[in-house]
Amino acid sequence: MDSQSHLAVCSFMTHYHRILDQSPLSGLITLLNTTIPIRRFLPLEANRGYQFACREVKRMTLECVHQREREVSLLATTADNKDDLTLHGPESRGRDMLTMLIQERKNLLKTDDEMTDLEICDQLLVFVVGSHETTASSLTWAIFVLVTRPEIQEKLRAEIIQFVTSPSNPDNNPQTDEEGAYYNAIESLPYLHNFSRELMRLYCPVTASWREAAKDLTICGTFIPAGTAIHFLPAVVNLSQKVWGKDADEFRPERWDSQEELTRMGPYGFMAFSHGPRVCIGKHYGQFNFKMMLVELLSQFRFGSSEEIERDLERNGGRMVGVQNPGPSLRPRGKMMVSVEKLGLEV
Ligand code: HEM
Repeated sequence: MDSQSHLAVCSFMTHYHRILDQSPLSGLITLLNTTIPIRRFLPLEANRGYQFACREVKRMTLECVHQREREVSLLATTADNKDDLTLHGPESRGRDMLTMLIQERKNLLKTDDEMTDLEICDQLLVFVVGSHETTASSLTWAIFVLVTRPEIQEKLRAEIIQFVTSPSNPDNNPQTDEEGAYYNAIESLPYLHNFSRELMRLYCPVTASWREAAKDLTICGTFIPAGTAIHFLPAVVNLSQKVWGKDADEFRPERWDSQEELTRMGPYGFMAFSHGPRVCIGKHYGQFNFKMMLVELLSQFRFGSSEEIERDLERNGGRMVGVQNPGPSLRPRGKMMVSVEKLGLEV
C-alpha cells in the first residue's frame, strides 16, 4: 500500500470510529432520530461531529466508486472478454464486490433500472459495517472470554491443534481438491462450533435492529398499528432466562450439545443474526470467518489477562468489563489490553 492510500485508510477509519463510537449524547440523538428526525436541527458539537464523520465516510466511499468506475471503463477498452473484466488479465483485482456492482449497473442500464453511485456507495457501507464491525466485535469478546476463562482457551486450542496437525486438515493434504473441503473441515470441529454460537449468544455484536410495521398486527396480545417504528434488541432474547434457563448469563459452550436445551429455545431463541426475510446475508460466511481467525490465532498464540482487564472486572462485579454505551454494536469501553505469547508449536 503506498503512503497516500495508507493515509486515506487512516482517515476513513478515524471517521468510521467516530460514527460507531459516539458520545452518550450523540448516541441518544441517533436513537431518537430513528423515530423523530431531530438530527438536522440540533446545533450541538456532538451532533455536528457525527454528521461531519458521516459525510466524510460517504465522500470517501463515493471516491472509491468513481475511481473503480474509471478503472473498469479503461479495462473495458482493452479487455478481450468485456463481460468478465475482473477475473482475468494482469490488471485484474479479483472478484471484488465494487467491480461487480459497477458491472451489474451497466447491465441494469440496459433495462432502465439504474443504480445510482449513491446506491452503490450505500450498499458498500452496509457491507463494511455489517461485516467488519460485527466480526471485529465477536473477535474482541472471544479474546475476552479466552483470557478470563483459561480452561476454555486450553480446551479450544487442543481441538484446533489436533485439527491443524491432522491429515483431515486440507492444508496438510495437497491432493485434496474437493470443493469446500476447508469449510467442511472447520465446520466439523464441535467445540469450536459450540464456542462460536455461545459467544454470539452472550456477546451479541448487533445491539439493535429496526422495523416498521407494514400493517396492523398483534404480537402476544399487544396491538401494533401499521407504521409503528419498532426497535428490537436481539440480546433480550439471547439472554432470556425463559428461553435459556437460569444460567442464561453464563458462558457455557456445552449447552449447545444438549438437544433438550435446543428444543426449549426453538428457532427464534438465538437472534444474533436475526431471522426471516432480513436475516443476516453473511451469517454463514461471518461465522466461518470468525472460526478461521480463531484457528489461526489459537494455534499460534496464548492470550493472557492484563491489569487493565482485572481492574475493570473488579469495578464491574467480576463478570464483565465496561461496555461502550450506547452504541450500534457491542464494543468494550476503551481498549481491551491482553498479553500475547507466541507458541513454539510446529503446526
Ligand atoms: C459475527 C458476524 C455477524 C453478525 C453477528 C451479523 C448480524 C447481523 C444482524 C443482526 C443483521 C440485521 C438483520 C435484521 O435487521 O433483522 C445483519 C444484517 C446484515 N448483515 Fe450481518 N452479521 C454478521 C456478519 C456479516 C457479514 C460477514 C456480512 C457480509 C459479508 C454481513 C452482511 C449483512 C448485510 C448485508 C445485512 C443487511 C441484510 C438486509 O437488510 O437484508 N453480515 N447482520
